[in-house]
Amino acid sequence: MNKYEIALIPGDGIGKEVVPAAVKVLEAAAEIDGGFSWSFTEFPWSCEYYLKHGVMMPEDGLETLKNFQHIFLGAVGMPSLVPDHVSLWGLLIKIRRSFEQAVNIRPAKLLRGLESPLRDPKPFDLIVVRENSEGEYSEIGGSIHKGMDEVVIQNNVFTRKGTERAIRYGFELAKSRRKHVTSATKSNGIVYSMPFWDRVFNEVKTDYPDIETTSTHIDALAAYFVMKPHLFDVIVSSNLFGDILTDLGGAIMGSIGIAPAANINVEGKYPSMFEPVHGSAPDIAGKGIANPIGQIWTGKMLLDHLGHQEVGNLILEAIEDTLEAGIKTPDLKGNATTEEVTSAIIANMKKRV
Ligand SMILES: NC(=O)C1=CN([C@@H]2O[C@H](COP(=O)(O)OP(=O)(O)OC[C@H]3O[C@@H](n4cnc5c(N)ncnc54)[C@H](O)[C@@H]3O)[C@@H](O)[C@H]2O)C=CC1
Ligand SMILES: CC(=O)C(=O)O
Ligand SMILES: [K+]
Ligand SMILES: [Mn+2]
Repeated sequence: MNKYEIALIPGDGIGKEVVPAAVKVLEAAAEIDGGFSWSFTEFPWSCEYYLKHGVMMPEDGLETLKNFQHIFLGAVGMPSLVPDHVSLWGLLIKIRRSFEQAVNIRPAKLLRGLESPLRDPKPFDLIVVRENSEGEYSEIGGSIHKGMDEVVIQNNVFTRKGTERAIRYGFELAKSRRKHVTSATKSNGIVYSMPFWDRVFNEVKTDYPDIETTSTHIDALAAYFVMKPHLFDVIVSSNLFGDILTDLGGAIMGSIGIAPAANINVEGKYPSMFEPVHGSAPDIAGKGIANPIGQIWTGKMLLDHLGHQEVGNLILEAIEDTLEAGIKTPDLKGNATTEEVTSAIIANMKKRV
Protein backbone atom coordinates (compact mmCIF):
# COMPACT_ATOMS: atom_id res chain seq x y z
CA MET A 1 0.00 0.00 0.00
CA ASN A 2 1.31 3.43 -0.92
CA LYS A 3 2.08 5.72 1.97
CA TYR A 4 2.48 9.36 0.95
CA GLU A 5 4.87 11.53 2.95
CA ILE A 6 3.44 15.05 2.90
CA ALA A 7 4.88 18.20 4.49
CA LEU A 8 2.19 20.46 5.95
CA ILE A 9 2.82 24.18 6.16
CA PRO A 10 -0.37 25.86 7.42
CA GLY A 11 1.43 29.24 7.44
CA ASP A 12 -0.46 32.31 8.58
CA GLY A 13 -3.98 33.53 9.27
CA ILE A 14 -6.72 31.29 7.90
CA GLY A 15 -4.05 28.89 6.58
CA LYS A 16 -3.99 27.55 10.15
CA GLU A 17 -7.76 26.94 9.96
CA VAL A 18 -8.25 25.56 6.46
CA VAL A 19 -5.23 23.22 6.35
CA PRO A 20 -6.40 21.09 9.31
CA ALA A 21 -9.89 21.05 7.76
CA ALA A 22 -8.55 19.79 4.42
CA VAL A 23 -6.36 17.20 6.17
CA LYS A 24 -9.52 15.71 7.71
CA VAL A 25 -11.00 15.40 4.23
CA LEU A 26 -7.79 13.83 2.87
CA GLU A 27 -7.82 11.32 5.74
CA ALA A 28 -11.44 10.47 4.93
CA ALA A 29 -10.48 10.04 1.26
CA ALA A 30 -7.74 7.55 2.19
CA GLU A 31 -10.15 5.62 4.40
CA ILE A 32 -12.77 5.44 1.64
CA ASP A 33 -10.26 4.49 -1.05
CA GLY A 34 -8.46 1.92 1.07
CA GLY A 35 -5.52 1.75 -1.33
CA PHE A 36 -3.17 4.32 0.20
CA SER A 37 -2.42 6.19 3.41
CA TRP A 38 -0.92 9.53 4.46
CA SER A 39 1.93 10.50 6.68
CA PHE A 40 1.69 14.22 7.42
CA THR A 41 4.50 16.19 9.08
CA GLU A 42 3.67 19.73 10.13
CA PHE A 43 6.06 22.70 10.09
CA PRO A 44 5.30 25.95 11.95
CA TRP A 45 7.00 28.22 9.39
CA SER A 46 5.10 31.49 9.29
CA CYS A 47 5.26 35.17 10.26
CA GLU A 48 5.05 34.20 13.94
CA TYR A 49 8.04 31.92 13.39
CA TYR A 50 9.84 34.90 11.81
CA LEU A 51 9.21 37.08 14.87
CA LYS A 52 10.85 34.43 17.07
CA HIS A 53 13.71 33.35 14.79
CA GLY A 54 14.31 36.20 12.33
CA VAL A 55 13.68 33.89 9.36
CA MET A 56 10.52 32.45 7.76
CA MET A 57 12.01 28.94 7.70
CA PRO A 58 15.24 27.46 9.10
CA GLU A 59 18.39 27.51 7.01
CA ASP A 60 18.03 23.80 6.25
CA GLY A 61 14.27 24.13 5.62
CA LEU A 62 14.52 23.33 1.93
CA GLU A 63 16.74 20.31 2.65
CA THR A 64 14.08 19.09 5.07
CA LEU A 65 11.26 19.59 2.56
CA LYS A 66 13.18 17.78 -0.16
CA ASN A 67 12.61 14.51 1.66
CA PHE A 68 8.85 14.76 1.27
CA GLN A 69 6.85 13.66 -1.71
CA HIS A 70 4.80 16.86 -1.81
CA ILE A 71 3.97 19.95 0.22
CA PHE A 72 0.48 21.03 1.33
CA LEU A 73 0.52 24.72 2.20
CA GLY A 74 -2.15 27.13 3.42
CA ALA A 75 -1.13 30.75 2.98
CA VAL A 76 1.76 32.99 3.91
CA GLY A 77 1.58 36.60 5.06
CA MET A 78 0.57 38.72 8.02
CA PRO A 79 1.42 42.27 6.98
CA SER A 80 0.78 43.65 10.48
CA LEU A 81 3.72 41.53 11.72
CA VAL A 82 6.10 41.21 8.74
CA PRO A 83 6.21 43.10 5.42
CA ASP A 84 4.64 40.95 2.69
CA HIS A 85 7.65 40.93 0.40
CA VAL A 86 9.78 39.59 3.27
CA SER A 87 7.36 36.86 4.33
CA LEU A 88 6.38 35.66 0.86
CA TRP A 89 9.91 35.69 -0.57
CA GLY A 90 11.21 34.00 2.59
CA LEU A 91 8.88 31.02 2.35
CA LEU A 92 6.28 30.69 -0.42
CA ILE A 93 8.25 32.05 -3.35
CA LYS A 94 11.48 30.56 -2.04
CA ILE A 95 9.94 27.08 -2.20
CA ARG A 96 8.38 27.67 -5.63
CA ARG A 97 11.73 28.81 -7.07
CA SER A 98 14.08 26.40 -5.33
CA PHE A 99 11.97 23.40 -6.21
CA GLU A 100 11.49 24.60 -9.81
CA GLN A 101 7.72 24.58 -9.47
CA ALA A 102 7.60 26.10 -12.91
CA VAL A 103 3.86 26.21 -13.48
CA ASN A 104 0.95 27.05 -11.24
CA ILE A 105 -2.24 25.27 -12.31
CA ARG A 106 -5.41 27.09 -11.32
CA PRO A 107 -8.84 25.82 -12.40
CA ALA A 108 -12.12 27.72 -12.19
CA LYS A 109 -15.50 26.22 -12.96
CA LEU A 110 -19.13 26.87 -12.23
CA LEU A 111 -20.04 24.58 -9.34
CA ARG A 112 -23.37 22.95 -8.70
CA GLY A 113 -25.16 24.59 -5.80
CA LEU A 114 -23.22 27.82 -6.03
CA GLU A 115 -24.44 31.13 -7.24
CA SER A 116 -21.86 32.97 -9.30
CA PRO A 117 -21.92 36.77 -8.96
CA LEU A 118 -22.29 36.74 -12.75
CA ARG A 119 -25.90 36.99 -13.79
CA ASP A 120 -27.01 33.86 -15.64
CA PRO A 121 -23.54 32.55 -16.63
CA LYS A 122 -23.21 29.68 -19.09
CA PRO A 123 -21.36 26.75 -17.46
CA PHE A 124 -17.65 27.46 -17.57
CA ASP A 125 -14.69 25.20 -16.88
CA LEU A 126 -11.27 26.73 -17.45
CA ILE A 127 -7.70 26.28 -16.25
CA VAL A 128 -5.08 28.99 -16.02
CA VAL A 129 -1.50 27.75 -16.44
CA ARG A 130 0.51 30.46 -14.76
CA GLU A 131 4.27 30.70 -15.35
CA ASN A 132 5.53 30.37 -11.78
CA SER A 133 9.28 30.88 -11.72
CA GLU A 134 10.12 34.27 -13.22
CA GLY A 135 8.44 37.05 -15.19
CA GLU A 136 7.24 40.10 -13.34
CA TYR A 137 8.11 38.46 -9.99
CA SER A 138 11.85 39.12 -9.90
CA GLU A 139 14.48 40.35 -7.51
CA ILE A 140 16.30 42.17 -10.30
CA GLY A 141 16.36 45.91 -9.86
CA GLY A 142 17.21 48.49 -7.24
CA SER A 143 16.98 52.09 -6.25
CA ILE A 144 19.13 55.20 -6.06
CA HIS A 145 18.77 58.63 -4.44
CA LYS A 146 16.30 59.70 -1.79
CA GLY A 147 13.34 62.01 -1.55
CA MET A 148 12.14 63.74 -4.71
CA ASP A 149 15.11 62.33 -6.67
CA GLU A 150 14.38 58.73 -5.70
CA VAL A 151 14.50 56.29 -8.64
CA VAL A 152 13.28 52.70 -8.41
CA ILE A 153 13.77 50.08 -11.12
CA GLN A 154 12.10 46.65 -11.14
CA ASN A 155 13.01 44.38 -14.02
CA ASN A 156 10.92 41.60 -15.50
CA VAL A 157 12.73 38.43 -16.50
CA PHE A 158 11.47 36.23 -19.32
CA THR A 159 13.69 33.30 -20.26
CA ARG A 160 13.10 31.08 -23.24
CA LYS A 161 13.22 28.03 -20.97
CA GLY A 162 10.63 29.34 -18.52
CA THR A 163 8.33 30.81 -21.15
CA GLU A 164 8.37 27.77 -23.39
CA ARG A 165 7.96 25.35 -20.46
CA ALA A 166 4.79 27.06 -19.25
CA ILE A 167 3.27 27.44 -22.70
CA ARG A 168 4.04 23.84 -23.64
CA TYR A 169 2.47 22.62 -20.37
CA GLY A 170 -0.71 24.46 -21.36
CA PHE A 171 -0.80 22.79 -24.78
CA GLU A 172 -0.22 19.34 -23.28
CA LEU A 173 -3.05 19.95 -20.81
CA ALA A 174 -5.39 21.12 -23.59
CA LYS A 175 -4.90 17.80 -25.44
CA SER A 176 -6.94 16.00 -22.78
CA ARG A 177 -9.51 18.80 -22.53
CA ARG A 178 -11.42 20.85 -25.10
CA LYS A 179 -8.32 21.49 -27.24
CA HIS A 180 -8.17 25.26 -27.02
CA VAL A 181 -5.35 27.41 -25.67
CA THR A 182 -5.59 31.15 -25.07
CA SER A 183 -2.40 33.15 -24.62
CA ALA A 184 -2.60 36.09 -22.23
CA THR A 185 -0.49 38.79 -23.82
CA LYS A 186 0.06 42.54 -23.70
CA SER A 187 2.35 43.03 -26.65
CA ASN A 188 0.67 46.31 -27.55
CA GLY A 189 2.03 48.03 -24.44
CA ILE A 190 5.04 46.01 -23.31
CA VAL A 191 7.59 46.07 -26.10
CA TYR A 192 10.16 43.38 -25.26
CA SER A 193 8.84 40.63 -23.01
CA MET A 194 5.36 40.28 -24.49
CA PRO A 195 6.34 40.21 -28.19
CA PHE A 196 8.85 37.55 -27.07
CA TRP A 197 6.04 35.69 -25.26
CA ASP A 198 3.93 35.85 -28.46
CA ARG A 199 6.84 34.57 -30.56
CA VAL A 200 7.39 31.56 -28.27
CA PHE A 201 3.62 30.89 -28.20
CA ASN A 202 3.49 30.92 -32.00
CA GLU A 203 6.49 28.59 -32.23
CA VAL A 204 5.12 26.09 -29.70
CA LYS A 205 1.68 26.00 -31.29
CA THR A 206 3.12 24.63 -34.55
CA ASP A 207 3.81 21.40 -32.60
CA TYR A 208 0.09 21.09 -31.80
CA PRO A 209 -1.86 21.31 -35.07
CA ASP A 210 -4.99 19.84 -33.42
CA ILE A 211 -5.21 22.56 -30.81
CA GLU A 212 -7.01 25.79 -31.58
CA THR A 213 -5.41 28.96 -30.27
CA THR A 214 -6.26 32.55 -29.51
CA SER A 215 -4.01 35.35 -28.34
CA THR A 216 -5.77 38.00 -26.25
CA HIS A 217 -4.48 41.08 -24.48
CA ILE A 218 -4.75 40.71 -20.72
CA ASP A 219 -7.04 43.74 -20.31
CA ALA A 220 -9.62 42.36 -22.73
CA LEU A 221 -9.13 38.88 -21.29
CA ALA A 222 -10.06 40.17 -17.83
CA ALA A 223 -13.27 41.59 -19.29
CA TYR A 224 -14.04 38.32 -21.12
CA PHE A 225 -13.62 36.42 -17.83
CA VAL A 226 -16.61 38.40 -16.58
CA MET A 227 -18.64 38.58 -19.79
CA LYS A 228 -18.11 35.11 -21.31
CA PRO A 229 -15.91 32.79 -19.25
CA HIS A 230 -17.48 29.74 -20.94
CA LEU A 231 -15.39 30.50 -24.03
CA PHE A 232 -12.14 29.50 -22.31
CA ASP A 233 -10.46 26.13 -21.93
CA VAL A 234 -6.73 26.49 -21.09
CA ILE A 235 -5.18 29.92 -20.64
CA VAL A 236 -1.40 30.33 -20.52
CA SER A 237 -0.05 33.41 -18.81
CA SER A 238 2.95 35.09 -17.28
CA ASN A 239 3.36 35.07 -13.51
CA LEU A 240 1.62 38.38 -12.69
CA PHE A 241 -1.10 38.15 -15.32
CA GLY A 242 -1.96 34.66 -14.06
CA ASP A 243 -1.93 35.82 -10.45
CA ILE A 244 -4.52 38.51 -11.15
CA LEU A 245 -6.60 36.44 -13.54
CA THR A 246 -6.97 33.58 -11.04
CA ASP A 247 -8.35 35.73 -8.21
CA LEU A 248 -10.87 36.81 -10.85
CA GLY A 249 -11.43 33.12 -11.67
CA GLY A 250 -12.26 32.54 -8.01
CA ALA A 251 -14.52 35.57 -7.91
CA ILE A 252 -16.64 34.48 -10.88
CA MET A 253 -17.10 31.05 -9.26
CA GLY A 254 -18.49 32.79 -6.18
CA SER A 255 -15.52 33.48 -3.85
CA ILE A 256 -11.75 33.43 -3.98
CA GLY A 257 -12.10 31.20 -0.91
CA ILE A 258 -12.94 28.22 -3.11
CA ALA A 259 -10.24 28.51 -5.79
CA PRO A 260 -7.64 25.70 -5.79
CA ALA A 261 -4.08 25.64 -7.12
CA ALA A 262 -1.03 23.44 -7.62
CA ASN A 263 2.59 24.52 -8.03
CA ILE A 264 4.04 21.77 -10.19
CA ASN A 265 7.62 20.61 -10.54
CA VAL A 266 7.18 19.37 -14.08
CA GLU A 267 10.15 16.97 -14.10
CA GLY A 268 9.21 15.37 -10.77
CA LYS A 269 12.73 16.07 -9.47
CA TYR A 270 11.48 18.04 -6.45
CA PRO A 271 8.24 18.04 -4.46
CA SER A 272 5.31 19.92 -5.93
CA MET A 273 3.38 22.24 -3.64
CA PHE A 274 -0.39 22.33 -3.33
CA GLU A 275 -1.89 25.57 -1.95
CA PRO A 276 -5.10 27.44 -2.72
CA VAL A 277 -5.22 30.69 -4.67
CA HIS A 278 -6.25 32.81 -1.69
CA GLY A 279 -4.02 34.38 0.94
CA SER A 280 -4.12 34.39 4.73
CA ALA A 281 -7.21 36.64 4.93
CA PRO A 282 -6.21 38.56 8.08
CA ASP A 283 -9.63 40.28 8.08
CA ILE A 284 -11.41 37.03 9.02
CA ALA A 285 -8.59 34.99 10.61
CA GLY A 286 -9.30 33.40 14.00
CA LYS A 287 -13.07 33.59 13.64
CA GLY A 288 -13.62 30.02 12.44
CA ILE A 289 -15.52 31.19 9.36
CA ALA A 290 -12.90 30.80 6.63
CA ASN A 291 -14.14 28.88 3.62
CA PRO A 292 -12.23 25.57 3.58
CA ILE A 293 -13.31 24.64 0.04
CA GLY A 294 -10.27 26.22 -1.71
CA GLN A 295 -7.92 24.17 0.48
CA ILE A 296 -10.07 21.03 0.19
CA TRP A 297 -10.30 21.27 -3.61
CA THR A 298 -6.52 21.80 -3.57
CA GLY A 299 -6.38 18.47 -1.73
CA LYS A 300 -8.32 16.96 -4.62
CA MET A 301 -5.62 18.31 -6.97
CA LEU A 302 -2.99 16.57 -4.82
CA LEU A 303 -4.96 13.31 -5.10
CA ASP A 304 -5.29 13.72 -8.88
CA HIS A 305 -1.54 14.33 -9.11
CA LEU A 306 -0.89 11.13 -7.15
CA GLY A 307 -3.14 9.21 -9.55
CA HIS A 308 -6.18 8.90 -7.30
CA GLN A 309 -8.66 10.71 -9.57
CA GLU A 310 -11.59 8.60 -8.52
CA VAL A 311 -11.56 9.61 -4.87
CA GLY A 312 -10.47 13.10 -5.98
CA ASN A 313 -13.66 13.42 -8.02
CA LEU A 314 -15.64 12.17 -5.03
CA ILE A 315 -14.37 15.15 -3.03
CA LEU A 316 -15.54 17.62 -5.67
CA GLU A 317 -18.95 15.92 -5.87
CA ALA A 318 -19.23 16.12 -2.08
CA ILE A 319 -18.29 19.81 -2.17
CA GLU A 320 -21.09 20.41 -4.67
CA ASP A 321 -23.57 18.36 -2.60
CA THR A 322 -22.68 20.50 0.41
CA LEU A 323 -23.17 23.75 -1.49
CA GLU A 324 -26.44 22.48 -2.89
CA ALA A 325 -27.61 21.77 0.67
CA GLY A 326 -26.92 25.44 1.47
CA ILE A 327 -24.09 24.72 3.92
CA LYS A 328 -21.86 27.70 3.12
CA THR A 329 -19.50 30.07 4.90
CA PRO A 330 -20.25 33.83 5.03
CA ASP A 331 -18.16 34.66 1.92
CA LEU A 332 -20.81 32.64 0.01
CA LYS A 333 -23.61 34.42 1.90
CA GLY A 334 -24.13 31.45 4.23
CA ASN A 335 -23.75 31.20 8.00
CA ALA A 336 -21.88 27.91 8.41
CA THR A 337 -18.48 27.66 10.07
CA THR A 338 -15.29 26.17 8.62
CA GLU A 339 -15.90 23.13 10.81
CA GLU A 340 -19.52 22.67 9.69
CA VAL A 341 -18.66 22.86 5.99
CA THR A 342 -15.81 20.38 6.48
CA SER A 343 -17.95 17.87 8.40
CA ALA A 344 -20.71 18.14 5.79
CA ILE A 345 -18.25 17.47 2.95
CA ILE A 346 -16.93 14.36 4.72
CA ALA A 347 -20.47 13.15 5.44
CA ASN A 348 -21.42 13.69 1.78
CA MET A 349 -18.34 11.74 0.62
CA LYS A 350 -19.41 8.81 2.80
CA LYS A 351 -23.00 9.06 1.55
CA ARG A 352 -21.85 8.61 -2.04
CA VAL A 353 -19.88 5.39 -1.48
N1 LIG B 1 -0.24 32.11 -1.81
C1 LIG B 1 -0.21 32.84 -0.71
O1 LIG B 1 0.26 32.39 0.33
C2 LIG B 1 -0.77 34.21 -0.76
C3 LIG B 1 -0.54 35.06 0.29
N2 LIG B 1 -1.13 36.30 0.31
C4 LIG B 1 -0.90 37.10 1.51
O2 LIG B 1 -2.09 37.02 2.32
C5 LIG B 1 -2.26 38.24 3.05
C6 LIG B 1 -3.63 38.84 2.77
O3 LIG B 1 -3.70 39.20 1.39
P1 LIG B 1 -4.99 39.74 0.67
O4 LIG B 1 -4.53 40.57 -0.45
O5 LIG B 1 -5.92 40.31 1.68
O6 LIG B 1 -5.66 38.45 -0.02
P2 LIG B 1 -6.52 37.27 0.61
O7 LIG B 1 -6.71 36.27 -0.46
O8 LIG B 1 -5.92 36.76 1.86
O9 LIG B 1 -7.94 37.94 0.97
C7 LIG B 1 -8.70 38.72 0.05
C8 LIG B 1 -10.17 38.72 0.49
O10 LIG B 1 -10.73 37.43 0.28
C9 LIG B 1 -11.23 36.90 1.47
N3 LIG B 1 -10.88 35.47 1.53
C10 LIG B 1 -9.72 34.90 1.09
N4 LIG B 1 -9.72 33.59 1.33
C11 LIG B 1 -10.90 33.31 1.92
C12 LIG B 1 -11.49 32.11 2.42
N5 LIG B 1 -10.88 30.91 2.33
N6 LIG B 1 -12.72 32.18 2.99
C13 LIG B 1 -13.35 33.35 3.07
N7 LIG B 1 -12.85 34.52 2.61
C14 LIG B 1 -11.64 34.49 2.05
C15 LIG B 1 -10.54 37.66 2.59
O11 LIG B 1 -11.32 37.65 3.76
C16 LIG B 1 -10.36 39.04 1.97
O12 LIG B 1 -11.50 39.80 2.14
C17 LIG B 1 -1.09 39.12 2.62
O13 LIG B 1 -0.06 38.94 3.53
C18 LIG B 1 -0.71 38.57 1.27
O14 LIG B 1 0.61 38.85 0.88
C19 LIG B 1 -1.94 36.71 -0.70
C20 LIG B 1 -2.19 35.91 -1.76
C21 LIG B 1 -1.60 34.60 -1.90
C1 LIG C 1 1.45 35.74 -4.02
C2 LIG C 1 0.18 35.50 -4.68
O1 LIG C 1 -0.72 36.28 -4.61
C3 LIG C 1 0.02 34.30 -5.44
O2 LIG C 1 0.98 33.59 -5.65
O3 LIG C 1 -1.09 34.02 -5.89
K1 LIG D 1 -2.28 30.29 -0.82
MN1 LIG E 1 -2.41 35.70 -5.86
